[in-house]
Amino acid sequence: MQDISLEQAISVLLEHTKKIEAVEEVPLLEALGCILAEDAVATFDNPPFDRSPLDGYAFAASGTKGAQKEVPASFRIIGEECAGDFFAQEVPEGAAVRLMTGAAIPKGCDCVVRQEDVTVQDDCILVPYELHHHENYCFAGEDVRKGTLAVKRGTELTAAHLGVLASLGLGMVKVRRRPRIAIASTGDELVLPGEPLRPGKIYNSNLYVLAGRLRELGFEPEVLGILPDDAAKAASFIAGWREKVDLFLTTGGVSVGKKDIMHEVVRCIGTRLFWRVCIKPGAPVIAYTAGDMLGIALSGNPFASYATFELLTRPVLAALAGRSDVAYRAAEGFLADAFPKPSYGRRFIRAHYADGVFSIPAQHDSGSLFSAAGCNALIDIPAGTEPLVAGTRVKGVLL
Ligand SMILES: Nc1nc2c(c(=O)[nH]1)N[C@H]1C(S)=C(S)[C@@H](COP(=O)(O)OP(=O)(O)OC[C@H]3O[C@@H](n4cnc5c(N)ncnc54)[C@H](O)[C@@H]3O)O[C@H]1N2
Ligand code: MOO
Repeated sequence: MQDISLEQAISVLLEHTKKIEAVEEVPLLEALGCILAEDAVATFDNPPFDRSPLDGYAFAASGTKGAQKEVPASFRIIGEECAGDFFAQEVPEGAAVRLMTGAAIPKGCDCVVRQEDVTVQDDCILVPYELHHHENYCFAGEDVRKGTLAVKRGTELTAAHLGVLASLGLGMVKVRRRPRIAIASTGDELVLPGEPLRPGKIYNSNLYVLAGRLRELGFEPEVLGILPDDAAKAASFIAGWREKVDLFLTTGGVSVGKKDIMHEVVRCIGTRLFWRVCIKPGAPVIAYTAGDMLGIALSGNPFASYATFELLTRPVLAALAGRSDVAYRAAEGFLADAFPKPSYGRRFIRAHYADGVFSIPAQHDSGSLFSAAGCNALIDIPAGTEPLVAGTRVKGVLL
């Protein structure tokens, strides 16, 4: 089988990716980043009542006619209302109620004066200027009127949308079912951080990069830990997830070594879509289907798995979730540093991109992850490119 191009690989993956149309109801707090599945219409005015924007006193503005510093208007204080209280009595002319910010404006009042502007004398306030009808007055429905389409079906919910939906009183919302994604690492050499490291073993970093990236992109993966380098065991484990997840990501075991079990796993549980993509790093990636589940077996080298997650898996996630923000954006700019190696095949190197300039860290081997921290881009170097000098114009993708 000949290596396929990155674009061909993405298009094969997308052919086997079905946008999730199913709907689920989730608590509003869990709906961030989800696609709203039905219009959210305000069923009441918000705020639900006329309210005070100030800590002060409410009364009928007509009572301040002709008021000035030397001849203030006087109102008798007949009560007090904090936000959350409800002053049910009608306020007669010449009377005032002390109100805190957010408290409902009682019947009979049509304005509010700031607390600092009045003098309290016994049980009265002295108001030193005229107020007009609806001065310092917030109306019911000022934020959202009853019947307004507050958030449209299909909207990708941001924090502000969650706030709007909360103000409409929606504790649960219908959203497009979120993609179910499982991640696992293969490799008998792997140990989870926190465990002691014995000779020949290394800590599993890939699982943390993938889990972290998925969460950064707004997904909540099932993090399944480490699978042994035993094809039968790994196959039966992964097969057990066929009905439960849309996408199964693994790292490791995809090259040609004795313990590169993912070839056998795919033979046992599904159908291979491709093996090997013409890119460096991460060329030996395998894509497969197992029932309705799509599998992507990324290579184990830490930066290879990171880069191919970005290049191959993000387009799948964007298509599954119907979320355009998950797809990466292209960028162009100048190299701040030289890249000393020739690129016989198409190569992606990590970089930090800002203001049209890509800076490349010194270390960029696929087995090394250290310098990826702080990078936010991959530079796309075409096959057959000589070493690059600083100042070269290059293309890339933003992570
Ligand atoms: N004879 C050949 N050997 C290799 C070839 C080849 O074409 N012919 N390709 C090389 C390339 S390129 C890559 S990339 C790797 C891919 O190997 P695998 O995907 O099978 O990955 P492993 O062998 O399992 O691991 C590679 C490397 O990464 C370390 N690793 C694995 N998993 C993790 C993890 N979760 N966290 C941290 N580090 C991990 C592993 O210990 C190895 O050092 O194959 C080359 N070989
Ligand atoms: O594909 Mo591999 O270049 O060693 O990461």
